Amino acid sequence: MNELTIAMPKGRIFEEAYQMFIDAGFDLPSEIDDSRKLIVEAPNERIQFILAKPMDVPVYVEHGVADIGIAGKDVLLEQHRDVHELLDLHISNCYIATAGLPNTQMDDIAPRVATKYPTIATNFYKEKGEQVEIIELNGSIELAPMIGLADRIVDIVSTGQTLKENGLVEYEKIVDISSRLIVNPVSYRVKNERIRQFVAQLKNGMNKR
Ligand SMILES: Nc1ncnc2c1ncn2[C@@H]1O[C@H](COP(=O)(O)OP(=O)(O)OP(=O)(O)O)[C@@H](O)[C@H]1O
Ligand SMILES: O=P(O)(O)OC[C@H]1O[C@H](OP(=O)(O)OP(=O)(O)O)[C@H](O)[C@@H]1O
Repeated sequence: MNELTIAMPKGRIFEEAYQMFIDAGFDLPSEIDDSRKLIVEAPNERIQFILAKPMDVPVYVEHGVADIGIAGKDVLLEQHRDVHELLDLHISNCYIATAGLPNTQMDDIAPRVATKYPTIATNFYKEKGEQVEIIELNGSIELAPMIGLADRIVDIVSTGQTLKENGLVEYEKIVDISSRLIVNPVSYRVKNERIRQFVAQLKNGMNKR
């Protein structure tokens, strides 16, 4: 019988998160890494992993079908889900910034900002007292200023390579991002001892890195 269900994001966080579990001594099946299965059991740990889209991890945790999840702080800031943030895992580090074509001003009358983070972008410009039109995209955000869809983008920057290769420059840094361990509030109460034990083992592995 599984004691914990953990929602793991597929994609770039997965590799680092998986390695973090291995370093902390969790006995995980190798198939979690290289199959198309979406639910993978780690019977020796009594843990079940569900493999989800990064943006969906907080949804599974909020609804309690996963007790624990790993999510980027970007996703947590964007969605405001009813989940507790337990631990900064210090993986998938990056930041959110505004960017655009070099030496360009924001259009005075109707500045347009393309992003897949409409809440973060809206809050940022609201705090600056600037009214903007948000254009929501799902990826390849850097295209928007290049083809005249927007004056600015609000997007993730890590190495800066994507901006550079597309002739864009960063204007303002908004917030640092890393992946966080999140937990369902009811699970945290009901399975408190098991979850604390799980977190302690994970922290122990992180400290040895
Ligand atoms: N270039 C990057 N470097 C480091 N971390 C990043 C980078 N881009 C995104 N991240 C972090 O990794 C998380 C997942 O990003 P990833 O690119 O795997 O998925 P996605 O773009 O949200 O979804 P998908 O590509 O599956 O539609 C983000 O929420 C963010 O926290
Ligand atoms: O500073 P860099 O190291 O170049 O990384 C930044 C890029 O990484 C992310 O894109 P992703 O690869 O997730 O593709 P996407 O356009 O589909 O979001 C982000 O949206 C930037 O485009």
